[in-house]
Amino acid sequence: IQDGWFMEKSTMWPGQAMALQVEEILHVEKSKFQDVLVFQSSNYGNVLVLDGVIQATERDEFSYQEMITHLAMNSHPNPKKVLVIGGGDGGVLREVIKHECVEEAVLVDIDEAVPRVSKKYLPNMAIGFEHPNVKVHIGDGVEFLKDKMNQYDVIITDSSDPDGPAEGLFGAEFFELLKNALTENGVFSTQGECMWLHLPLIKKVLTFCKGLYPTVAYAYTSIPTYPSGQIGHVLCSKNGETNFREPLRKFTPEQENSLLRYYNADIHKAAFVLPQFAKKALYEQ
Ligand SMILES: NCCCN[C@H]1CC[C@H](N)CC1
Repeated sequence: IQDGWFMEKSTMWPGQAMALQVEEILHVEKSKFQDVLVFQSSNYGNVLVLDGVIQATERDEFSYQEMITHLAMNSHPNPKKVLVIGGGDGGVLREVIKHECVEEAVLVDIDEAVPRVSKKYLPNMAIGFEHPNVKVHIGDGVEFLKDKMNQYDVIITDSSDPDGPAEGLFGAEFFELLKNALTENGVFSTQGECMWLHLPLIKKVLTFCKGLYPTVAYAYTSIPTYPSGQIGHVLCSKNGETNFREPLRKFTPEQENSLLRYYNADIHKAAFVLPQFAKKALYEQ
């Protein structure tokens, strides 16, 4: 932090950096896995930073949390058992339990510091941990999946970036384990990185997933404080009939009005519509 500004510099997005003005530094810690920083920003609320990378701000986190969750949940006919890998800040869990059909939501995050810090400094995200149907397991998501067969209707991988503790969540073994852990019509969504920055990585993940799943698609959302203002999601279904572009289930207009701030049925459809450069790079051989 220099003269009151935090700058998100990283080799993952060379030559650019999101800067946020800092009001007060609230928490600094070196956990078992990563550097944890929370600061109060002047215009984006409290901000959670891991290894120098912005994970969530109170002002815009809802965009990503709603989209990564509801694009998958509303593409499954009746998701009862849901698994969240990563997501230690609780935001995705908060979204998952908005679906009344959910009987059990399990969260697996490798770092106990993230839920602990989120509960203290990002209470509106950590609220997801309080629900009676929620279970939290601290451990490696890849290890957790190794003995899970045909157990989850929806799995959401809410990870940080590939370099760091989440590295294993972008690898081939992980996507194979995911498939085994999903039920017959299982659906999953991942943190799919950004079309302005990571097209080769996204292409690699899509191509690999197409070898495992009959239905694979890429969607994205607008979020000011993620690199280049956008983040994507790779969605896969074990059911070849799934059409991600048409929500299988919808929130009622009242629910969209009261429960949601970003997601709705129209933006669900729009999220899969890609600009020409990304469409060519991701969908043409
Ligand atoms: N719930 C936390 C979201 C983590 N996802 C982020 C996606 C963009 C990355 N640069 C940082 C992590």
